[in-house]
Amino acid sequence: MTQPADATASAAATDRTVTGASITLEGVVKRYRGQDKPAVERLDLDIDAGHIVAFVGPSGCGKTTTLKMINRLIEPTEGRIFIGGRDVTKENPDKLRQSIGYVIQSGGLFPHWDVAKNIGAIPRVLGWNKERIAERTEYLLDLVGLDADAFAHRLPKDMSGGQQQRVGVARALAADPPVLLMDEPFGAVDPITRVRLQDSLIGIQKELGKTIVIVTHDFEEATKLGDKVLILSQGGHVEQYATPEEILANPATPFVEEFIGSGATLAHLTLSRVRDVAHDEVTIAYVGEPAADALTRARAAGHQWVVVIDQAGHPRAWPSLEELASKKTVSDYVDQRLPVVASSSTLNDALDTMLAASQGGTLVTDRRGAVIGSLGIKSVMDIIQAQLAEAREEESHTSYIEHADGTGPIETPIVAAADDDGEDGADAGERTASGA
Ligand SMILES: Nc1ncnc2c1ncn2[C@@H]1O[C@H](COP(=O)(O)OP(=O)(O)OP(=O)(O)O)[C@@H](O)[C@H]1O
Repeated sequence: MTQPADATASAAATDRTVTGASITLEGVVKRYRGQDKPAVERLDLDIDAGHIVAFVGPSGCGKTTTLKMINRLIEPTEGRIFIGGRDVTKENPDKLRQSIGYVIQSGGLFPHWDVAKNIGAIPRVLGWNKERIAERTEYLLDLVGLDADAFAHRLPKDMSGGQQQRVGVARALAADPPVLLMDEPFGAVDPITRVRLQDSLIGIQKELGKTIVIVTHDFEEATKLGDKVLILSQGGHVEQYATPEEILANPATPFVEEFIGSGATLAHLTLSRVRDVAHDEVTIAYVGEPAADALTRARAAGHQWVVVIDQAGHPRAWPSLEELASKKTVSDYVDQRLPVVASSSTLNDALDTMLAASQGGTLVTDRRGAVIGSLGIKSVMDIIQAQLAEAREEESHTSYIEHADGTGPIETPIVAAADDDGEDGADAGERTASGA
């Protein structure tokens, strides 16, 4: 049921519109004043146009310094940076920053400006007229999944962290920059909101084809978002720069092996997406329609629940037929704990979402948030179990080869014998099994 990882990756790379620009770092060095060692020693890096690259590595390895050198919020001490083939180290830094979107943790919105004014900040500097800015604002709010009527005139303090972050992304995209730089953008939101924001970013990326560079502490987030992941160690040293699949299959250095850690087997799950699993059909009910009509459709389809959607196709609630039958018309109730994942979500995300909502299933949406089906916990567990069994088989095969080569551990496992006389054979057998 799952596709091979590389087939997914190449499909993702070919069906994209590309409006982004390539980024090249050539011999880039950053020495901060008063520091003995450079924060970035000498970095060469090529990022393809229209790709997402995630920077990961331990604290202080130079991720943020590298990111901020791209828009020259930090000036490189040496080296050159090219965007779309243009050497930007020679350009006016203010002009450069107007052409590069920049998103930080919590959105970084101006607190006394409403959403529309925040989004229009750079277009105003660029001299766009009011109509053009208003049109762009409406388009961007829709793109990031916020209703313009409800949000355009809200202040940041009257929105959730996730909503502020969506506005932060809209603001960064306002002047249609080819490059978007994001520094720990989802670090300050709860895990479920984080999944939704990640999925929303993947959707935006697919639609617009920008080049996105994202700094994160979270390897799982890096493998989910990145077409390629850059793993750095102290001094901005490149340990590995490759696709998530390559990194997980062939860690380039002992540092990478340790960094991805024992979670590597599970990290494979972050590469399996909800879209790779066949999902179940659902009966749709429309707010305001007679409940009897929706009941008839659900019964004809053999479904026990219906999904209530709004005009944009976004899910609002997932009531049972009994609940639905207790109303005359389909109500506009919004279930705040509704389990929803995007088709770009990982199976890990799907499981987390189901657990957080205490539900045995989740709704699945397309990249614009419209419902396309549901996914049950059993389908997810079956795939996870099959993958774990496969991974274990590979591991035991590898350790057998290591053993036969004489390169692996050679001691005979020692099983302690029961030393008191109260143990019966069965108990001793259980201990042996768990100890081995
Ligand atoms: N303004 C500065 N002055 C002096 N040293 C700095 C400055 N900013 C960063 N550094 C140092 O440069 C190194 C790299 O810092 P940087 O913030 O790029 O790392 P990072 O990988 O983004 O870390 P974190 O994950 O903790 O945010 C660190 O040793 C840091 O202490």
